[in-house]
Amino acid sequence: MGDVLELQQVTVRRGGRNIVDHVDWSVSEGERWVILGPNGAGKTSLIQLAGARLFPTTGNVTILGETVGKTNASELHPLIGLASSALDSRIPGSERLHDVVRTGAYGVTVHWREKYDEEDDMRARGLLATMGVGELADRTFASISSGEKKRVGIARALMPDPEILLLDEPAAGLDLGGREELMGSLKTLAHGDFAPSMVLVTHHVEEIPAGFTHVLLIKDGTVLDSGAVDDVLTSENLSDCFGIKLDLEKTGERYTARAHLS
Ligand SMILES: Nc1ncnc2c1ncn2[C@@H]1O[C@H](COP(=O)(O)OP(=O)(O)OP(=O)(O)O)[C@@H](O)[C@H]1O
Repeated sequence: MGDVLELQQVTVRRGGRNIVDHVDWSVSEGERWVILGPNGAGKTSLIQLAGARLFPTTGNVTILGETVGKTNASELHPLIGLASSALDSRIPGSERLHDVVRTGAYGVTVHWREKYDEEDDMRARGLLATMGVGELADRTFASISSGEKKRVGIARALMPDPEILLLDEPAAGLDLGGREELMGSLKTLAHGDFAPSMVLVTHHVEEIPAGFTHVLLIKDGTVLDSGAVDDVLTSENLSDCFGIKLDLEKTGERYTARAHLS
């Protein structure tokens, strides 16, 4: 059994259909998972389930030993760091980056009357530096680029020192240089001594950072395959998942995929 996250026969039903369909999935401590699949496959729904932000219609979700629905989800939230564009869009543009990260300790998006000590300040600045945006700490959220926003969002998600870090399409919208720099930061994070268990959602094999250990392939709400990266990430599986014949190549710890030329 996964000691971090366990989904047992989990179904989410919306609009008369199963958008997550009888999913079994287990994440153990120290594993770093990629959820890969086409548009509408159910990736965001899975990450929302993993973050106790969405409840299953049927089946069981267990996070850090607590069964969702039988425990107070708001007590689980500080243990789960979540970075997503949806969360970024709730941060006021006038908020300074230092506060954007500090407020992550309380799971709020606007600095109000929370109390922070010197250790919190140092941690926020340290996390911004780890994500390569330390020199921007006093800038406002509205004044930074979309790539920088992604980095700040991850620093914010790390602020409460979570047991699990969930990243919903962290490289979406980044240019090639921005994506590769982010891949480098995530590789460093993944190899860190105190790295949390991680789950990253993407549509693209090029956005799988080095150091990620497992892949869950999803299509139409159903798991096609899941397990160690090298076992699951094959041209055949990828072609099946995206509905087009693809050739997968591995260079070092990174992947690329192209349409198969016949
Ligand atoms: N509240 C809802 N009511 C009806 N359908 C929904 C609802 N929420 C999500 N869906 C549908 O469920 C499916 C899975 O959505 P989800 O956002 O999890 O997919 P995704 O794999 O993250 O997609 P994308 O890659 O495009 O972001 C989609 O077809 C979506 O339209």
